[in-house]
Amino acid sequence: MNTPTAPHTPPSVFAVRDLWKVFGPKADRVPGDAGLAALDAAGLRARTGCTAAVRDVSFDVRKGEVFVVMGLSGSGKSTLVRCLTRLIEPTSGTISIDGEDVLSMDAGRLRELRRHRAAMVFQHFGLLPHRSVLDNVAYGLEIQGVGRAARRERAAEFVTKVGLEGMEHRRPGQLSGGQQQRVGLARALAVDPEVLLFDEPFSALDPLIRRDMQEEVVRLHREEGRTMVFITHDLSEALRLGDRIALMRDGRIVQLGTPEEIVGSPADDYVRDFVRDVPREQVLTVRAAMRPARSTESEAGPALAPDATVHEAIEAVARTGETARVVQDGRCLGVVDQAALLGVVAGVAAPAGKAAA
Ligand SMILES: Nc1ncnc2c1ncn2[C@@H]1O[C@H](COP(=O)(O)OP(=O)(O)OP(=O)(O)O)[C@@H](O)[C@H]1O
Repeated sequence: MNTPTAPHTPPSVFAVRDLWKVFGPKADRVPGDAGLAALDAAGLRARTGCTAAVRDVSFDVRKGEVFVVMGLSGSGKSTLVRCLTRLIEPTSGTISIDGEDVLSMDAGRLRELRRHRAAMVFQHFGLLPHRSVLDNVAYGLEIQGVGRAARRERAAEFVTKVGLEGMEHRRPGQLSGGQQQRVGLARALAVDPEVLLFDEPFSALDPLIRRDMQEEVVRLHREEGRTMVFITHDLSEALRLGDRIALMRDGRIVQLGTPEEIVGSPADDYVRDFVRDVPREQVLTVRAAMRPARSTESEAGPALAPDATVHEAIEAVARTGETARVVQDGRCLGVVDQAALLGVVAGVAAPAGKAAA
């Protein structure tokens, strides 16, 4: 893992350590038994009849980030995220939210956790077919015991926020799939949870509506800065939405990093293979191609921000024919030239975050 520990790293909302979830007979003995824990999925099943859906996983979800859990079907994504609020009971390990131990919460505290602090948005939002859009959005507040007038007012605000103004009185059956998902999203947002947990909410949507909803999530996230945990098996969705991505394989996190780190410095052959078809120039930033400025290079040429993509830099360099400067707060951090940029695209440059020699 190569997540930078910048001095301004936000505090953790969830902190997960050494987490295991094993399904099957006498599941508890697996995490503590080095011999069993070392077996692969087939070996463990043959020896014990157990499946280790989550294996010794540790990570933090930081305040205000979109944390994506990505992996192929069966890699353990849903189990992992359900463990966060104990919708699935972990076998071993620790989980805390804002420093509070989740595993020692009683039933009342858990209810409060799931309703107020970390609300889950499912693929099938469970809309109530006989209720209007407005009342569906207000439903979460109703469960919380908010009075009718107050909850309808707040629901109306979120109906507008997700772009369903004018449809307040329709029933879910009178909406498209994408509109129904907006209702579900508005319902989750209206209860104002600290963290929103999304379990593949868009996987049943057609690609255009899906893209639309992804943009909606990005927009809401920008406006509200809410912490989000987002499960997906779709790499392009993960790259588009994630501030950081945990890539899972057979219950383990094989790499945790920013999209740029995952694409630019894959941790192993599995990750490299996973990201092979990603257009690198659209994910990697100019930092991946930057070198120190020589003589007068820091004084001329197009200026780029450090988070400009390689794609943008190639355009700027091609347009001007000059070496581009990477500038932050008026200071030149380094330069990028055409050869280094093309090297990044071809996958032969220095790893992300490191200056080329
Ligand atoms: N209740 C259960 N009992 C036994 N095994 C289970 C149970 N739930 C999940 N598993 C197994 O745990 C592993 C991880 O499943 P999980 O649903 O977490 O994966 P996933 O990555 O979310 O998959 P998908 O993308 O298909 O939803 C799989 O091998 C699955 O068969």
